[in-house]
Amino acid sequence: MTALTLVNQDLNSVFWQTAGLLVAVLSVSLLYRAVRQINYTYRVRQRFQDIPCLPRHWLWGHLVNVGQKLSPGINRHPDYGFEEVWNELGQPPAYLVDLATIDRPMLIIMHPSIAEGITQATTDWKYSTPKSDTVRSLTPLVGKHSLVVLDGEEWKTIRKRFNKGFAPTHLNTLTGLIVSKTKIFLDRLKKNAQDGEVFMLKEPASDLTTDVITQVTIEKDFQAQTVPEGQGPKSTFGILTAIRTMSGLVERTGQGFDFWNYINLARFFKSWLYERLYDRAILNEIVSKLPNSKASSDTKPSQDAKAIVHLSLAGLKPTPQVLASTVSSVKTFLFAGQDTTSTLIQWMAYELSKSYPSSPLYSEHYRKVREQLCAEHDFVFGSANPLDVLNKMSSEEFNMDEVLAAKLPYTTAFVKETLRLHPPAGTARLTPMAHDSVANGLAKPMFLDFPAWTHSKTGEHHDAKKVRVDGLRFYNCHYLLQRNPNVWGPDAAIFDPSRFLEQHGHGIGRDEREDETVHVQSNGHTGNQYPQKRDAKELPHPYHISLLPQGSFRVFERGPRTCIGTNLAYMEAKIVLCAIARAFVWVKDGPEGTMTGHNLSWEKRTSRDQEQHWWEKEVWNINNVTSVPCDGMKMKIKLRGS
Ligand code: HEM
Repeated sequence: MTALTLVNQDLNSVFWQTAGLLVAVLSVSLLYRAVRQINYTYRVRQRFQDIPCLPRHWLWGHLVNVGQKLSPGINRHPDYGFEEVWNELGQPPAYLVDLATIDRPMLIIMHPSIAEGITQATTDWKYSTPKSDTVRSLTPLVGKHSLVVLDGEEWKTIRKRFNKGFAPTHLNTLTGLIVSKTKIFLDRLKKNAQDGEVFMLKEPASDLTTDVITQVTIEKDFQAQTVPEGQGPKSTFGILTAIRTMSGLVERTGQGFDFWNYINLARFFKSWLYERLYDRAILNEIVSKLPNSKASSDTKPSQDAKAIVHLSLAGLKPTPQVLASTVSSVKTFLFAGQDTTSTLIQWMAYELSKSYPSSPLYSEHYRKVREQLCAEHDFVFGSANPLDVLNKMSSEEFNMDEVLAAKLPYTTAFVKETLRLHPPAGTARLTPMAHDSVANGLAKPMFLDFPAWTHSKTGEHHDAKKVRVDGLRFYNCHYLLQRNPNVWGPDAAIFDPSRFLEQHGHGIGRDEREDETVHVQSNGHTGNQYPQKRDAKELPHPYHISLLPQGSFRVFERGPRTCIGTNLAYMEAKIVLCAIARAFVWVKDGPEGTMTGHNLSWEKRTSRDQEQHWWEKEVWNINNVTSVPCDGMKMKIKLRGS
């Protein structure tokens, strides 16, 4: 036997020994995981028995019976699937979706008092229940140091840096800028009106919100509204293309595990590439505007610096860590401030379209809503030329801050009512199971108060009770919560801004005002017995916001993690609504324009027969990280009076 053969034999036996060891380690590890998973599934099945839910399969839980309603194959937002389950269960205040074997169980929340329980600060959770781990899918889009994904003190430090930039006092200095950007938006709409063609409102609306958010955060004008597709920031490697591409690549949560997407290498590469391009472009913008690019503690924003990001850097050394968290924050604002506000603008136009006889949903009620809105605009801006509103707003003698804050109550109520029926987001939170060890110690059991409720089909009454919920993911489903007839009354599906008007016809102008109103729940209203209509005669709506349980309107969420961009979004929406309500006749492109195979098959699945629902679902929402109208809100418009 040669020395070479001996060496080969030795290598062979080392190879087989190592391979054997690896197989053994792998098998033990797989076995360990399987046992852990079985144990976990067993514990989940034993727990949460007192939460309403569809029948649970011993192995699959709700993976099949709920999973098929959430399938990405049905081209719709998972909220519609949750709605079907909710109706099947008789509209409880919350219900369980048990995904154990492959994922955590979820609590889908449709009642404000339970939603409050997870979003307000408690002794255990100083800044409210932590965010769900599902938000991690947003990391490439918003960065690791994003307000959206962080929790605890790390989150608080960053939030503090940016609060002042989004405070009304600072935002008021930006009104002129928002108005000037809205002028370009209006010009584009005028052109659409002249062309008379069907167009997707999403395009001009998203370009407007992009221009606004980039200007207010980094004082950079990318001219999204005027740069043609494929050029400058909209070219293949341009920053605006990067933002859109990154949004498109984010994994959609709530619709099951997409295996092909998971192993799609091209997606990984694209995401990796655009993330780098995007980060670098933003960093350059931030650094180029630093008053003193050499790190020094006396770094101050220049006198006229208006960019929120520069305010946030005041007094801070621009160290790599500070810059990294700033890039992340800018990415967060660009993501959070675009689609949400654009979607709001699209639904406002949709609600206006219902007030014209061309809409199958037309009724006297919707016409009166529009007339009241337009009467307010006539009063504030004059009735001579509705297309001149934005010029009026930018004229020196016009006190725009006062107008926005106090003179547009019906406009404010209209915006809120749009957000009630068409919320673009929600919130997902998580608490570990009590005995699971977590980074900051051992999690405690968590309980939530479930209000009493009555089964909507059988009439069976369920008493109020405390329910143990640690180990669950929570989803405050704004879409269902804000349409819940057990909270908002039997006409919850009807668009009616008077729900938000004060008794003398004044809108609840300040966004926090709901907190100051009387809340019936503390006076004994529970579950889906309708609230006692105290003072209802003096109020413009029997289910007025001031009579409802606290937190019934929560489109920007509540508690410490409330949306930082709330005031900015209201400002933009009110300016846009003043510009468009009287200027155009809005016609939603009809069924033939939006009807697709998906829609038909979905309609067959759900047995909806009401005319109203049928039409509403012509523009249902899809899951594009936030909820967005499926057809880009196809519209046809005419100049009013033309
Ligand atoms: C109609 C418009 C908008 C709606 C409906 C909306 C809604 C929300 C909701 C529901 C949350 C809570 C999310 C969660 O808990 O997971 C949130 C958080 C947030 N929003 Fe908005 N938003 C809007 C506009 C904006 C704008 C214009 C900005 C601009 C910067 C913005 C920035 C943020 C940020 C940074 C957070 C995270 C806050 C934190 O955790 O500290 N949003 N928003």
